[in-house]
Amino acid sequence: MNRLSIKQLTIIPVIVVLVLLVFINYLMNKQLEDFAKSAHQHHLQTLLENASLFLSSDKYIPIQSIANKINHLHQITEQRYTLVDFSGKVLADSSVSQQDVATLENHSSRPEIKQALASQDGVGVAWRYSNTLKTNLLYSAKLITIDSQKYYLRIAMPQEMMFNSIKVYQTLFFVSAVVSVIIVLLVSWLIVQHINRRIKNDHYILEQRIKERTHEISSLNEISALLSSCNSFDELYSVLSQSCQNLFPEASGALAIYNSSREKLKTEATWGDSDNLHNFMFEPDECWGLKRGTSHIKHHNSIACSHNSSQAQFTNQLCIPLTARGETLGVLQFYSNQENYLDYHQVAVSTLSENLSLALAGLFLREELRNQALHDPLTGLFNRRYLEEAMLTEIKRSNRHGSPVALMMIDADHFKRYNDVHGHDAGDFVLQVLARCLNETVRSEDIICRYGGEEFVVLLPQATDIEAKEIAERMQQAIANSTLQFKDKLLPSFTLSIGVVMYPHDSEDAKKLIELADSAMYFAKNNGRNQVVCYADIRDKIQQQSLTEHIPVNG
Ligand SMILES: Nc1nc2c(ncn2[C@@H]2O[C@H](COP(=O)(O)OP(=O)(O)OP(=O)(O)O)[C@@H](O)[C@H]2O)c(=O)[nH]1
Repeated sequence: MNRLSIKQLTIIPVIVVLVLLVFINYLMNKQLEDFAKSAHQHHLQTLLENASLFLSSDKYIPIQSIANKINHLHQITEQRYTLVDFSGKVLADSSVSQQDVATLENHSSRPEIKQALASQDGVGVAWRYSNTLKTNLLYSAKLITIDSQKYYLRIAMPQEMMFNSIKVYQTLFFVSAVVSVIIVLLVSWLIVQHINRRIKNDHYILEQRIKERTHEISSLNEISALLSSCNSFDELYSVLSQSCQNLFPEASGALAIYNSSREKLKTEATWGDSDNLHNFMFEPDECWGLKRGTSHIKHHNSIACSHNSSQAQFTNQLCIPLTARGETLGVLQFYSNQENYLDYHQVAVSTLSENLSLALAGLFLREELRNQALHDPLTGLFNRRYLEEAMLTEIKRSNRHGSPVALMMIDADHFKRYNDVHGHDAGDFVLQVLARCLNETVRSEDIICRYGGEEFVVLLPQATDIEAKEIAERMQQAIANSTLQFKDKLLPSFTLSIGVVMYPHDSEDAKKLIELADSAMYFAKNNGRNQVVCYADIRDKIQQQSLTEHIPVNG
């Protein structure tokens, strides 16, 4: 069955119609014959009735007159009339001359005459061959009375007449049947053409969809691989923008990410006609997708997210929350004016959002691990490892711009004692306070690192030695002024010893700079602590005393 084509299938109704036509033709012919027979019999009987009335209207009728009347009837009705007396002798016949009537044999044995005599209504009918006319005739005889004498009046009609009328009906039926078959064939052909066109069209649409889906799937796989290979957020935003533009050319869009406080989201990437959203910030409550924790699509009259008010030119808007490992990272937004475009691409968009969430989560994790690897957990400042990287970067920048870099080595004085007296927790607390004081004293581009224990290093790009010394003294002042309230105890203040070196003036080597700053700081310790020492100011003294190594500290 599956192997039959649509064309072959359409032949089946044609065959059925033809078989039905043959069957109906057979039934029709049968019915027509029966109908024609009874119609002609009825017709003859009517003629017979009229003729009998016509003949019996006179009281006395000479035979010649009867013969004339019969001939008259024959001329009017074109049928053969015969008048037979009760004994069966033929008195007149419209198809035989009056002279030859006497030669006709006795008709009492004719079936129609016998029937007319035997039947209650005095009428007899017979279909038979006429020896006189040499043809098949339909006979109908009636017992009539003329002037108190009984006669048989007989009428005969050639069977051919009846068949001729049947043929007319048959021809009519045949022509109408042929026309019907042609109409059926024509309609079937038109229907087949229409179905074929529809199937071809559907097939084309299906093929296009398969092509689109295949392209979408391979593009999504590629995008997923690209996203997961991104090493930075900027790289990821750029890959996302370009990919979305290629994959969904009829849509614009944006990606918003939670800020560190998680109070707001910032639009980090845009594509299409949504450039105006770049850096746009909004609260999570402004997004139905984020509030409901599932995709929110806005069509013509449905509810729109208020953060999308600047995108009102788009009739369709879609917000998909980006969730990975149970945490919502942001929201992916698509805008389009093409009806059903976003619904049609919803599967691809949701696959993209899943891959994007994983890639983002990976970058966040990487950033967190990097932060952990480069930060000191107690103070939140950069650690010694980061300092090494930062020094190389700043030295390169300084070489490019021809500007100096100041480096400070800061050490809390008598911190062992502080710990011993107030406890290690109190020591931790004041180290955190010191970190905060350092942060508040320097510029945002300066780099503060916890070098180890109670030692801190601060890098001051583009600062002169004078500026560096001033900043160091401000640090001392800041810690001296700070209130050290730890739990229910007010801790005593402490002092700082600070050594300052200048790049490239004191040394062009990063490691050497640290050593020299350390020397200057130890010089400060040896000279009473709580002071700032610039290496350039004590270099000669240190060289004289051969104190380029650590100076032993008293106390
Ligand atoms: N509470 C606390 N103490 C620390 C931490 N790191 C280092 N220390 C302490 O800091 C003290 C440093 O002592 P020293 O190197 O002898 O120097 P100091 O007592 O500050 O003496 P001077 O440097 O000569 O003024 C040690 O007792 C360390 O245990 C820390 O993270 N928390």
